[in-house]
Amino acid sequence: MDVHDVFRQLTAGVRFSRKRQVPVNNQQLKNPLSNAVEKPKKEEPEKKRIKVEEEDVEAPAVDFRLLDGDESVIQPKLKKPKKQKEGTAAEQEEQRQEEQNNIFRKQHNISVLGKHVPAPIESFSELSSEPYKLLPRLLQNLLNYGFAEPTPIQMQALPVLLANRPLMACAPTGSGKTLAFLTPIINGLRTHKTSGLRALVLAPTRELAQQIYRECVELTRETGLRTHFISKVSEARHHYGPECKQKYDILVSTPNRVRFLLQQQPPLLDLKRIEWFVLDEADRLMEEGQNNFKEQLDDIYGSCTHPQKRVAFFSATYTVPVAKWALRNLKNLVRVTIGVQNSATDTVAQELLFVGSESGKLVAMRELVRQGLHPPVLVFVQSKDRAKQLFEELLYDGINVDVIHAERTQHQRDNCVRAFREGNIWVLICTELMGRGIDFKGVNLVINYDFPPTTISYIHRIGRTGRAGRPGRAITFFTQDDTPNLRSIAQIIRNSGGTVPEYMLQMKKVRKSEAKLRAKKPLDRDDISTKIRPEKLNGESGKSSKSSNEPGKFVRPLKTEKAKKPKKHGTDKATKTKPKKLPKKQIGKSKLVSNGKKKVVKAKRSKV
Ligand SMILES: Nc1ncnc2c1ncn2[C@@H]1O[C@H](COP(=O)(O)OP(=O)(O)OP(=O)(O)O)[C@@H](O)[C@H]1O
Repeated sequence: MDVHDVFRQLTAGVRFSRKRQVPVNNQQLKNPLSNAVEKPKKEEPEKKRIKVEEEDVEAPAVDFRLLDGDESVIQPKLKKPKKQKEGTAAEQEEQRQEEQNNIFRKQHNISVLGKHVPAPIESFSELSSEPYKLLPRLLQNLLNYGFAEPTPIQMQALPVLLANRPLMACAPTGSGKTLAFLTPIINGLRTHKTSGLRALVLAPTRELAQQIYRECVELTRETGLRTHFISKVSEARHHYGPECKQKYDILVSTPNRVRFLLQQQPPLLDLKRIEWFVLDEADRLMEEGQNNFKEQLDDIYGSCTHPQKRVAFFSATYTVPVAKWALRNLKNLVRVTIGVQNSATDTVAQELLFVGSESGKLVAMRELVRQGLHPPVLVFVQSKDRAKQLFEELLYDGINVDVIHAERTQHQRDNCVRAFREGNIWVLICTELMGRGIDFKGVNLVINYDFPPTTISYIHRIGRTGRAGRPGRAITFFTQDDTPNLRSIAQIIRNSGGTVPEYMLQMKKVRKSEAKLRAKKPLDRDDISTKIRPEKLNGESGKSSKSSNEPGKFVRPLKTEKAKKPKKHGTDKATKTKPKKLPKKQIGKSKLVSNGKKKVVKAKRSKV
């Protein structure tokens, strides 16, 4: 009986399958990125390891698998494989830990890019021990908020920044990004120093900068650190000039104020000691052209000459230039994204409402009021002139309304924001100014009275509701003129789990050049005002949006304009009746339903 006979007897009744044959040639061994070799999938480190082993063996590996019963694999005797790089126990433990981190990240929709990204945290209390060792007072301030657990962006961004790594973070609106960058700054600075500013946080609007400042004051409570917000540039000399005794550690501001102070002779700001440079709404701040933020930023960044400064960019949306800049300029960068980049938060129920014409918007607005609004409500329009006009109309209807736009004084803007926060204003009309970052607690509804110029603008505007996991609602009016941008916004709604009619998704894509133009130059819309201006009476078109609240400029018409009935594309029913316009004497008596209760509201006169 020779060897073959013995083998035949031993394996009688057994079938063999040639399951996998890995072709290995010298070329592939030299070039692991060769197309011929299948790329290992990211989430499957186990498979990746097997692949490496396969490539290490010199002869073709053939798995013989018993087809019936036993699943074990019989390895044929092959040439002795080269010594495997098993790795030390520490390395294996590290790999196991990283696999666990990835599972945790997946559970919380956290994606990371970068080398050796620090592990995410599961709870705030973890921050008290190594390797973070958060200042006890800071941890206490953090815990005082009473949040049950960190949000996903906090879970990942906190360890990254506490490890002093540069960060580019993208997380949905209202997901707690502010605490994610303030906590590491405060921990990094630790104690107050009289040497001057060591951290700079920039935001695109004064309102947002002020909000971040308030949060920072809260978080630095009893740590000794001093935070400043530039309220008036005229006062800056006292705060920063050479005669200033009280030095600050953290400055929160807008780029234009900081640059203004840098440009004074002698400069009123010294940024040489800045160790933390943070941009909130980074994509907006790095936009070229509009408001020239990018140019201002270049100057400011150039003045922050500390060799070890940490840089962090935060936003709910990202554009390619920001990512390119970060990759080019920041060594050892970590990129963190929560959910899908540039998507709307899924806690907001979104609707698109066709209102026919511009005048149909006012009808739709009044119908919403008639059905019962649940304040607080934010209403976005595309320009300050339109904001003023809508304000007049709603004021005339007796709604508890105010308006905020760039033409109002700082004092008026501050009062307006405060009144809205305190619940004294129920409906706030605003421009893009309030679109980003502002955290009004419990806004129930956002109305895009004017269609947003871009999807980015849409994401930020509707993100003023549905914050910190709370439910919210957003209604976007559109007319025939808005249809070119409809498709992309319908897609955003679909991506965040909302329903939109199929035809919207099938609409023609707008060319990039046209989309850019639309983003830069808002549509020329018919006036909101139902007052007749002298030129209207003379038969001229009311399309020019240049209007004014100056007394005597408008004349109220005897009859209101006839508007087309709005048609609803969403979950709610279409509006049916055209609401009656209230006579002027009823101002102060009309009713607005708040949380199911009818209330008599007083009309509020604007100072504009
Ligand atoms: N861990 C947490 N748990 C619950 N709520 C939180 C947590 N962290 C922060 N918040 C709250 O969430 C709200 C939104 O936070 P924040 O303003 O920082 O959001 P954001 O991500 O910066 O939003 P935007 O992109 O609109 O600027 C705030 O009211 C904040 O107090």
